[in-house]
Amino acid sequence: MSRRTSSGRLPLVGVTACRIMGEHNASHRVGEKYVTAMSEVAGVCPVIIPALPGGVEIDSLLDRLDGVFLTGSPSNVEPARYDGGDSATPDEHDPARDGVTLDLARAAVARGIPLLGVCRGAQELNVAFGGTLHQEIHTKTGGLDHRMRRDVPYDWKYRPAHSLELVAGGRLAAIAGPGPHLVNSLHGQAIERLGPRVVAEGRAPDGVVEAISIADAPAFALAVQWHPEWPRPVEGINRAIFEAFGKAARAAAKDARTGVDVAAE
Ligand SMILES: N[C@@H](CCC(=O)NCCCC(=O)O)C(=O)O
Repeated sequence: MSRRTSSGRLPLVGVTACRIMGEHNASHRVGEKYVTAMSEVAGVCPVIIPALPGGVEIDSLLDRLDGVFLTGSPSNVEPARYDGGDSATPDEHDPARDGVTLDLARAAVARGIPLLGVCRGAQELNVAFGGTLHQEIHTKTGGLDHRMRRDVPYDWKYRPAHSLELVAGGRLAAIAGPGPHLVNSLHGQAIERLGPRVVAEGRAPDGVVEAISIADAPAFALAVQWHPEWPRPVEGINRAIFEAFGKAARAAAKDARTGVDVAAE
């Protein structure tokens, strides 16, 4: 099957970046594994969206994009964004990124532009739609420790950490198949209350929400708490998620000059 639209180009997908402050000026950074998952597994053309402190003009972006990918990041969404009180991690925020991604997520869903979120991206999607986060899920008694292991080599950090219970009849279950599925785990925060339009698609054995979608979204709008982009090669449920997103982006594709729909044939 061709990965190109009927006008011969690949769908254009915006990939969110973090704002990293250096000694003299800031950089806008996204891990190559996220961009590669877009180009090699989803089969789309990725373009990086900067986290400018003044924001980006969302409509100008979305007029051109066929999809949006909210990436993972070690930083945490500022609790002020979800009425979460004082921050437990005041040095680990990226307010410029929050300023871009939350508006971008709402606008993409409203315009029927396919959206995929990973880890921080899943937390952003929930907050963008009125949900809240646990600031430190590991302090909750009786649960798993979902944080990244620090005592092992890099690739081991992304090895499966727990099973995933998919919601029967849900959107992710339809994409992923019956399982069983195992996923990695590298997060300190987690979804606490789902936003009014946010639906759980899967949970960890301790009940932590591992995947969400937007109930009435006109297009693909899915986010997962684990990291499907690593390790590589991307296989199983992880591959299925990126491929489903790529397919949705092709279905939503617009002509670069006219804005007319040119979905894949
Ligand atoms: N800060 C949040 C989100 C965790 C997350 O997205 N981690 C990414 C790790 C680096 C990477 O692999 O890109 C949390 O801790 O809950």
